[in-house]
Amino acid sequence: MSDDLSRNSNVDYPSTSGVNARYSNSPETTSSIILQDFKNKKIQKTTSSNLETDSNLSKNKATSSFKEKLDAFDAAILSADNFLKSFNKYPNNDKAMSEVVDNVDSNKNEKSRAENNSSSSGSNSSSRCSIETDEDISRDNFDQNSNDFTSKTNLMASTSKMKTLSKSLLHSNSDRGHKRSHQSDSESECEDTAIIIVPSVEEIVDPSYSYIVSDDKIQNFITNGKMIGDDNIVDAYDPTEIDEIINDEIILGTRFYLVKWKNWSKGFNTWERYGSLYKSQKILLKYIENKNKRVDGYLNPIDGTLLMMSRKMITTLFETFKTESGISLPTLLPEDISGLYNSLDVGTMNSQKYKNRSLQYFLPTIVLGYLRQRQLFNLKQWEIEINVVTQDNEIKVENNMDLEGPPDSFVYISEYVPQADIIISDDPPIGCHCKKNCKIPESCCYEMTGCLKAYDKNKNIVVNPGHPVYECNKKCKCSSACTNRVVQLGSKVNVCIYKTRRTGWGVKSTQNIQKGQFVARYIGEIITVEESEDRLRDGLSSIDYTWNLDFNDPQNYKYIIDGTHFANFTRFINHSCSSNLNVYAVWINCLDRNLPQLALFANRDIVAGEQLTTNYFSRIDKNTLKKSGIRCRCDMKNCNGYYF
Ligand SMILES: C[S@@+](CC[C@H](N)C(=O)[O-])C[C@H]1O[C@@H](n2cnc3c(N)ncnc32)[C@H](O)[C@@H]1O
Repeated sequence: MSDDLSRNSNVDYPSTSGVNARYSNSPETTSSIILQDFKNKKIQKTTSSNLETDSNLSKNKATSSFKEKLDAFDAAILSADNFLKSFNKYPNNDKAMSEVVDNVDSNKNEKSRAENNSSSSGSNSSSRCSIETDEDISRDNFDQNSNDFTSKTNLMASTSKMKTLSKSLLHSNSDRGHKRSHQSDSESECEDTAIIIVPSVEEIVDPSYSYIVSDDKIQNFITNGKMIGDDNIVDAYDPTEIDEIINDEIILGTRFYLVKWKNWSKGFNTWERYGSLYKSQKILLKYIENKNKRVDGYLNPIDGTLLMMSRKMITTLFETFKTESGISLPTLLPEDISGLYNSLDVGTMNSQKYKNRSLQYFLPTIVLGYLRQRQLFNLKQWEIEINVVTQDNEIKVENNMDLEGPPDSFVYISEYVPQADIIISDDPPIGCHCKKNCKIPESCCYEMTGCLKAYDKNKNIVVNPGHPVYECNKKCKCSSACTNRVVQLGSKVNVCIYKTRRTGWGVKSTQNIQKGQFVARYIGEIITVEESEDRLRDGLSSIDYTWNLDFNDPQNYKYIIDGTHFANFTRFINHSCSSNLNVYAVWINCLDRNLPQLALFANRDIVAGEQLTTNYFSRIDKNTLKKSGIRCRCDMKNCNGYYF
């Protein structure tokens, strides 16, 4: 027998990379849950705030026309507090923090000066964005697309890099004695641009979003602020950074392109304006040429929701809010923003700038927060679903890398799904007669098949990869405690399907695993080689998820495990040139030589948190791999350099 257990890598078809995953929750389901989520959201009152003292707070409450929205106001203060706390998590932010406090003081001083002078505090007309002179959306364009505008909740904001923005925002008030021109303010404000389209109010039926649309100050900011179109603002991206352009949309007269970036996962696709892509003419041309040929639009994995933020902005937001344990966005509601905005309603120049900049900051953050919330919800849903199917071990789902939802473009299964005409027997012709847990080797299954005993007394595998494993089966007289029953008892290893930094979804262990311990079976559809070739040719399966059942005969094997449409978590196990799992062929109740189980065992001790990996190409020549030109990203010292 050979040790040929291999990925289906000898078929000469192009590989489709990654998962074409879109999560399938209907808008209704999602919206009602989000609605519930928002309703359930408990906003606790905070006793201290870095932005406002209690006395100032109550003064504002008393003078504000927002009296009836005290809750929203409190929430705004809490949110600001949360934001400052999360901002503080970042190294080197001490200075910024002290500036925040400075700013608060200066803001308070200005407020009281304004109040003392009985100046035009609370003037609503002053809510117009200070950068409105840079407006570049013509009214015509706006009107032309007004349907777009009303049918969707369009939030548009312009912002600088968050840290820079926060600092410059704070500087504007704390730079007392330094002259700052309006021009330079505008420049820093308009460095990045975002258009954020969340699903329509009708779809979401969410009071908080209706609030955004109905709040005249936010509306005013949205419609009159510096929004889109100034192509000089963002430097054009280097074309070598771009993988491909996959979609386009016109919003308020400006065309946006959805870009898949090289070395960034699909969950990080961003919408970019033509101005940022003008150096990438060839790529744009290719996109336009292929556009009409596409059968099915390659949608943004973020559930078709258009998140129109430049890469600059989205990376900045992620950087700003990334913590060790994930993306920790401040808990903000649109009411919070409005409350905050109104609480700062003092007509002085500086506070006006502060107000506008806080909007520029909070609007993208809130929508990102919304998307994140929805993403987390969907990941959780999927986690629950797959744990219902898998009863043996606990599987977690985690994405702290980007905004992609669950990779549920396949059905989660716990058993092989054979093609219609393939029969996987469940009636072994023979079993052992061992009385007590197979202690008499001669008559036991493995001896009868001429093989070594595969497992030790702890049920850890002890034979080398390539050695066939025959477990005791249903005809055997021994109990389930028999040390020759392992794979059939199911996986006992708890794992997490998670988004890796560079290789898409992966699997990590959430517990320590002993060397030799059984981890899981690779399962999927069992199809014939011919069917597999047809599917690959017609683009109906992805070679990424197929394994050959070629243990018995590497040249003339009959069956393929296709994990494209039906699979378990092992579908997400990535390749490593120095892998920690080995693959074995194991026979249990079906003794057809062409139909073993593929079982993954730890080839060394693995500690909780480590990524689980297999070597897809253990028997493929290094030079053959090089020809593929696809870089391996396993990051191992002994990496072959190429993948496939
Ligand atoms: C079986 S899938 C593994 C799950 C996959 N990461 C996903 O997101 O669905 C194999 C695919 O993962 C990616 N991959 C896995 N290991 C890799 C590696 N070492 N280097 C580069 N890409 C890898 C490749 O895109 C490959 O086609």
